[in-house]
Amino acid sequence: MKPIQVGLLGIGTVGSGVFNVLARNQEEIQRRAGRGIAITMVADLDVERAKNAVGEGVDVVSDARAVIANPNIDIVIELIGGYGIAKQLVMEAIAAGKHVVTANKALLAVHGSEIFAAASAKGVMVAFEAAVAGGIPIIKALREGLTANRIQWLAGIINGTTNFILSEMRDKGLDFDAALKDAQRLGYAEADPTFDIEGVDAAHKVTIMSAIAFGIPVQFDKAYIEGITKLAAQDIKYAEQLGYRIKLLGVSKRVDKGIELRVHPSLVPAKRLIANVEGAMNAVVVHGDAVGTTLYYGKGAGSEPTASAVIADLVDITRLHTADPHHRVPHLAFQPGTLQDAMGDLPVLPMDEVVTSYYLRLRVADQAGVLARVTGLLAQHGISVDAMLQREAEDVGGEGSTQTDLIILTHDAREGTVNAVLAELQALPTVLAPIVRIRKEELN
Ligand SMILES: NC(=O)C1=CN([C@@H]2O[C@H](COP(=O)(O)OP(=O)(O)OC[C@H]3O[C@@H](n4cnc5c(N)ncnc54)[C@H](O)[C@@H]3O)[C@@H](O)[C@H]2O)C=CC1
Ligand SMILES: N[C@@H](CC=O)C(=O)O
Ligand code: NA
Repeated sequence: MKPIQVGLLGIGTVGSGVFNVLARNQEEIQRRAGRGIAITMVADLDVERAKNAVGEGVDVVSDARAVIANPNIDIVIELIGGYGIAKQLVMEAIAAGKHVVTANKALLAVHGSEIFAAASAKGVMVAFEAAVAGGIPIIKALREGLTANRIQWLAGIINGTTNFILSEMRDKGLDFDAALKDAQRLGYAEADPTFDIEGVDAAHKVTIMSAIAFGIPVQFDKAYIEGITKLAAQDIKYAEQLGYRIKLLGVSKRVDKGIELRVHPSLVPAKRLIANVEGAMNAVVVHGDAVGTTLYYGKGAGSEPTASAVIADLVDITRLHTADPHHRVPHLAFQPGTLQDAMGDLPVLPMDEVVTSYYLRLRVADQAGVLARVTGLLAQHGISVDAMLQREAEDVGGEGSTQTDLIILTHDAREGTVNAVLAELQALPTVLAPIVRIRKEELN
């Protein structure tokens, strides 16, 4: 049988990895897929670089639409990125009856509903394993391996760039900007790295996982997002003294009233495996009612790890493209007509409704009665204290200073209630600087 023909749109970090791995492991991949898989056409704005990357025998063009228009191409891989031209090309490829493979989480988190609906109507597949946690087969695990479960929660380190930055800052004492530059040089960061450091990329990924885990539409606009740019080295140090590591987590939980969907720095107990995930590595913890807690770990960014996921999708499509579309695995794991209405049973909850525990740091005047006032206000709002540290304020004189840091770990509380008490605490004349609040996840 002739190889299935693939057109590649964008041959940058991930695209070149796909081309190289497919060439290197061609024979084994063919034995698995039952048929050869050949990239016969590549489009990239930088035609010269693309030609150098693929060598002879592949048609290289600058116009991506020429790939879509080629009737011999069965599968289009979109590796350009972003919501702009990439969206147009994916929609045009679907309309032309091509299957699509993409690593573009931004596109799917924002426009996934429209894209999956168009693909289902046309009877083609849109595969996106590379879009979440790079090379880790988390989409496959959530969509197929855990299909027996009522999934209760998932949480993950799903942005390699920020985990790399936090590790470099902690282990090598690098400053934030130097660590970010290294992440960019290593090909981990997004074209616009603010997507990484402000938590947007992680929010794209947790939005996609949440849809698959709970059978809800992709709703990026409802995600709560906070990145790592405001994290202070001091809090990383205090968290360690309390037995925690700080990680940027994407969290989604099923609770009585709906679904929590959030990205923010989180304290995680240092003894958890996920607390020890370092550098650009990713890890996702998924808790299902039958299976219990499961952990998926691996490289979440970089050329060949991400290519590994793209090629797995190519193999799936090669095996399944002649099957009756109704017999394929649904894009979001649940049959399209059975997704929970976003306004109905399983709404994504506003952040005020989220219940979790907290790390609070208050810079206060070192005077009698201040601690009692702070804990008294917390108690009035029904927030109970789990642990507390008091430390000299090193940056304003250390020992003998008239200021001190109070570090408080709370038990579970409603975010809205915590906001109210923080506003009251902040207004006290003895609270001398903006209060730091970091959420805490036990993940057990
Ligand atoms: N780099 C990584 O580790 C990972 C990236 N991703 C996603 O994979 C996608 C690609 O990322 P990278 O390879 O890192 O990006 P990249 O910037 O290295 O590559 C993009 C390529 O697309 C080309 N391009 C741009 N506009 C084009 C157009 N209109 N027509 C044809 N070619 C065009 C560029 O010249 C470039 O070669 C993005 O959606 C990204 O979010 C997903 C997982 C990991
Ligand atoms: N910029 C992303 C790349 C993979 O999705 C990251 O750092 O994880
Ligand atoms: Na993946």
